[in-house]
Parts: sequence; structure tokens; C-alpha cells
Amino acid sequence: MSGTDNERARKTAESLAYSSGFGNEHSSEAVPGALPHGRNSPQRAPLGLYAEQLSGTAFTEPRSSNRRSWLYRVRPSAAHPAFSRIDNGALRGAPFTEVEADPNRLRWDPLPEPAAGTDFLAGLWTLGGNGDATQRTGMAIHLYAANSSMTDRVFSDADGELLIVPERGALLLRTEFGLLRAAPGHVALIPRGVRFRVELLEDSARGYVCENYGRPFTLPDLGPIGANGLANARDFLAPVAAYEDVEGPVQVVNKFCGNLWSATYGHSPLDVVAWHGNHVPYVYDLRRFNVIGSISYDHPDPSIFTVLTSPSDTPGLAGVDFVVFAPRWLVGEDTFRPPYFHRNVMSEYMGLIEGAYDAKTAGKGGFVPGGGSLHNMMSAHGPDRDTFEAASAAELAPRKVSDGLAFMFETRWPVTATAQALAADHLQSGYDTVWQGLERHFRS
Ligand SMILES: O=C(O)Cc1cc(O)ccc1O
Ligand SMILES: [Fe+2]
Repeated sequence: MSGTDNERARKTAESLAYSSGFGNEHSSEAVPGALPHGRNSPQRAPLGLYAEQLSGTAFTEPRSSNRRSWLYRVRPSAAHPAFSRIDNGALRGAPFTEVEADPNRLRWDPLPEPAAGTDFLAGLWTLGGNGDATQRTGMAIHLYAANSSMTDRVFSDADGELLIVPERGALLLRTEFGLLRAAPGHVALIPRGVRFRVELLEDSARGYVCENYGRPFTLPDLGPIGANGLANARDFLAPVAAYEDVEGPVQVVNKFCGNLWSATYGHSPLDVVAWHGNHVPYVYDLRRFNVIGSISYDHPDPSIFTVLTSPSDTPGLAGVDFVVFAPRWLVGEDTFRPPYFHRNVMSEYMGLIEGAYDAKTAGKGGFVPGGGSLHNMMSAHGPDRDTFEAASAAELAPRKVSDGLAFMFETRWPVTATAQALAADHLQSGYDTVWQGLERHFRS
């Protein structure tokens, strides 16, 4: 991508307007009068636009979890040519059956630099996942590395919503609902089925994607925490309507039941002039997260750091939780302060957006930004040897953990890695050794 394109995208991204709130009925019109009032589907939609409903949940789901939006667009989405299969590149989908699920603790370095001209879609690389896209259960973990903007093509995912976690390089997301800027430290969510294009605001971009096949991410209940805290609803930002009036070939790539399908439209489908609803994309700045923790003793379970949760039919059991380890004060008295040793029925994939994570040694060969670790169901893990020794001996003055931003995709089902993830050069060897040398101290 040329510097001029970068510059143009950067200029656009500088002055974006947003509509704030989570799960509320947003509405926006790029042209005054484009949004009908008093009804969703008038006999003739305003300004000659076509009205279209986009349903992210079944019509009949409870009001509290129902997601749908009404779009008023230049052309109806239905007017398109047939889709045909294209190569999946390094994208894989659920069910993950290429290799057997592996109980070993695994850790990866960042993805290698992509070939020149790799855009976000071409740069997606699947690490693993669970469930079944056709059953709308489970999740996939992807990473991306790109050095080019998507041009003349858009992407949409019928299989699930995409939670994009940039680690390097800000992105401009042009969606059917308008524009979002997502930089490292932000997360962006593209709901199921929403078409979007990713432009780079810097020369290259890298990050993580949680593809959630299950119920849409929502805010966790707060229970005794009260009415405020963790991720506050008003910090979620939806775009305002912005449409492209582009006639000419645009490739529309649709991920459907694990595979990529493509059709060439004669116009851009990002042609929505007005919309309203709650099935909308959004960005959230993780630094806005109101971190709550222990002010007496013991290290709380990391569920206290849940930003978003995809509930299952079992209360409290998430298909996948998105959890952030943001800067915070540690003040626990007589407490082993880093994450404890544990074995978890849930499976944990962790990534690092910047700095270091308080349970792991940083630096080359360690847990580094852009890398990731997988601690599958019931696999024993926790602080590495050096962290354990330092934290066991540390003087317990109040201390700010301020040098990192880590996150976790925590899922109810074991994560099966892809063949490429297990064969990758950037899979670290000898991860187990970080727990070697934890000697016995007990003497009977
Ligand atoms: O590092 C991990 O494994 C994640 C994690 C963090 C924490 O604060 C407590 C438990 C836990 O699994
Ligand atoms: Fe853990």
C-alpha cells in the first residue's frame, strides 16, 4: 500500500464520530431524511433507498438478547451474483479435526512477516478452536499479519462475530454501518454477517481475532459489584452511518461454514446510507476497563477481568469469555500476588498486546507481544519458575502493574490446534521448561 493511501486513511480516521453505548438502539443517517420515522419498512423507503433487516439472533429470542438492525441502502443486498469457492489460505474452521486435541502447554512467537501485498483477509492464520460453525457453537482463534489495505474487496463472516485485537498497527474498519478506528489497546467487534474492509493506518498490522460462533458477546452481569465497573457500557463506540457510492467491481468474500466464498458485485456493498438497531459493530478501548481486584488478600479469579462474555445455556458457563489484564495496583497482604498455579476445566488462550504479563518472563523466547499461549482443559500452569521465586520473596508494598496489556480467550471446550499451528516454526519448543526447577521445599 502506498504512503498516500496510508495518509488518506489516517486523515479519515482522525475525525471519526461515534455513537456510544452497548446493546442499545443506535441510529444514524449519513444523509438527512434517510432514516424512516415511525416504522421500519414504509411502502417506499426514504430517498429511494432499499430497507433491509439484518438479524443477528432468531426473530423470537428474548428481548434482552435479541440483536437486529435495519439498514437503508442504495441497493438491496439480495441483488448479487452467485458465490463460488475460493482458496481458504491459512484460515481454518470448526470442527477442528486435522489433528488430535493436545493436552500439552503450547506457546507461540509472533507470526512471521507476511509476503508483500498481504491484506487483513489474506493475512488471517488460524491457530485452533472448538465447536462447530454449522451448529453455531464454539470459537476459533486466528492471528493476522498484514502489510496492505484491502482494496476493492470486502469480507463478511456468516459463521460468527469477529473480535479483533490489534497488537501492532492501527486499523481503519470500513463497515456497512460506518467507520471505526481500532489501534493496539482497542478491540473491535464485527457482528456476524456484517460486511467490512480493513485499511491499514500504518505500514503493517498484526493482531489476534476471536471468531465466536456462539451467542453474541455481551457484557457480564455485575452482581454484587453493583451498577458500574468492569467495562462500562458507555465506552463502547458504534460507528455513524457513512456509505460508499462506488460503481465498479468489488469482490465480496463470505466465510460460510468454514470456507471462503467469493462473488464479484458491480458496486460496493458498503452502501448503507442510514441504519438503526443493536446488531452493530463497535470499538472499545481496553484502557477504559475499570479493573476491580482484591484490596485485602488473595488473588481473585481472572473472571473479575471479563470484558465480554458469550453465554451458553448453562448459567455462568461461557462459550467464550474475553478477559483483559490491564494496568492495576496490587496491594494484597500476605498474598502470592501473580496468577496462581492451577488446572482449569476451561481452556485458556492468552495473547499479549504490549509489555509483559505478570505471570511470565518477558523477552525473547518468553511470552512476547504478538505471541500466544494455549493452556488447554485441565493442563497445569501458572507462574513460571522465575516469577514464582521473585513473587514468593517480594516485599509486599503496594505495587502498580503498569507495564503490560495481556488478554485471554477462555472457552468452555478444549481448543484443538490446526496442523499449521503445530508445525509452525514460530511454535516455541521447550515451553515446559519454564516450570522446571520448581524444587521441593517441604521436608517430612
Ligand atoms: O495466567 C493465566 O493462566 C490466566 C490466569 C490469570 C489469573 O489472574 C488467575 C488465573 C488464571 O488462569
Ligand atoms: Fe490460567
